[in-house]
Amino acid sequence: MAPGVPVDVFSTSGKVNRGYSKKAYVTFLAGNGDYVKGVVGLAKGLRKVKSAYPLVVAILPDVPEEHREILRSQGCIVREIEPIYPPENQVQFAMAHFVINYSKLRIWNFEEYSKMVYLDADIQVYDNIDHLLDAPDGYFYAVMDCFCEEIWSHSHQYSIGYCQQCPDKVTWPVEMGSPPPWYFNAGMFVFEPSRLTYDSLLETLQITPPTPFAEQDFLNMFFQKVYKPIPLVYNLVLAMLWRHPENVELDKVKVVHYCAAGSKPWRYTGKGANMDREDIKMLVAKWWDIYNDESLDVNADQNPVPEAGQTFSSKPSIMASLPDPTVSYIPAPSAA
Ligand SMILES: O=c1ccn([C@@H]2O[C@H](COP(=O)(O)OP(=O)(O)O[C@H]3O[C@H](CO)[C@H](O)[C@H](O)[C@H]3O)[C@@H](O)[C@H]2O)c(=O)[nH]1
Ligand SMILES: O[C@H]1[C@H](O)[C@@H](O)[C@H](O)[C@@H](O)[C@H]1O
Ligand SMILES: [Mn+2]
Repeated sequence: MAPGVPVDVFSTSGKVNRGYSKKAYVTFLAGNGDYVKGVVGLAKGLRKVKSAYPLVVAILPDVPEEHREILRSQGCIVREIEPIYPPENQVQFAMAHFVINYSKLRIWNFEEYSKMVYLDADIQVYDNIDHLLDAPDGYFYAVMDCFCEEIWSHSHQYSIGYCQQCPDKVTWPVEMGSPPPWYFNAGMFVFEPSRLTYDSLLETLQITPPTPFAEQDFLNMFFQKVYKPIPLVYNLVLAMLWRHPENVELDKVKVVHYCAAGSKPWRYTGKGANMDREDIKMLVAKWWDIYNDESLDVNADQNPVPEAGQTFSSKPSIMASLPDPTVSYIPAPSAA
């Protein structure tokens, strides 16, 4: 964990108990480019799986008014946030646009929600995942990443061929000490907004030099002690299909993350490594089916927009509904 992060920031005790519990999905949008299509697709996908919770879109000031209007007309709750910049450093981000993702930290300030599921705009939801919002408090839930793609070439893991998705294939060299802690992909995670955590995130960021995976690296460090891996069906990073096919049961996957180079459905041309695979073509076509489905547009009769939140949900615990994890869970943090 980062130096100086008080354990207390992870407890829920710092929250005002208002006697009810609002929950929601949240995504992030920056700029005037085509990622707005991803958000529209996501809003429609959540409607298709009959999610009971609304989609909040945290937008940077540079999102044009026409795009905000499109999102509102799709039933999204549009919330402008101020950008967050990391301290200055000579880092080379794995992708130049990753630097804007530090602004995502603002979503911890959405304190009117007790729990949220964050989803990147290049994610689509193919099955209802509302039960994630009933997961026990006090943890940060996300899916473990894969280190096998070229974008990881700066890392030690990549250079020795080690991946946490198959830790027995190339084992971590003994002389290097214990293997690195489980590392999640930050395109999807379950978290609890909290002013205390928010303040601590921002303070810690100021003393943390930026690294290639920007806020993803930062969140991994900050939440290391309370991170609980969840099954990859909740965030299928596409490279898993060719790097670790033995770990993937595609027909069980609930959430697809179009993060592999060349795979964003709204930019897909079929060119580039692995992009001509049948499974990729099928997943891109599935995304377009939802995006083009007019019956999923907001329509007062057929598709009411869910109200934010549910009161004292009585759904079964996520722990009961999840398959056995392939990794051991980290024990609960001390309440101290
Ligand atoms: O012009 C842009 C670029 C990005 N985004 C937003 O930023 C998110 C992250 O960008 P990508 O999805 O293109 O990036 P990756 O999936 O490759 O990135 C992964 O690593 C990033 C490191 O910064 C973040 O952690 C991100 O959430 C995680 O999925 C997008 O989904 C979208 O929500 C925009 O709104 N406009
Ligand atoms: O953590 C990284 C990151 O999220 C990249 O953007 C994505 O393309 C990779 O597949 C993933 O391993
Ligand atoms: Mn993404």
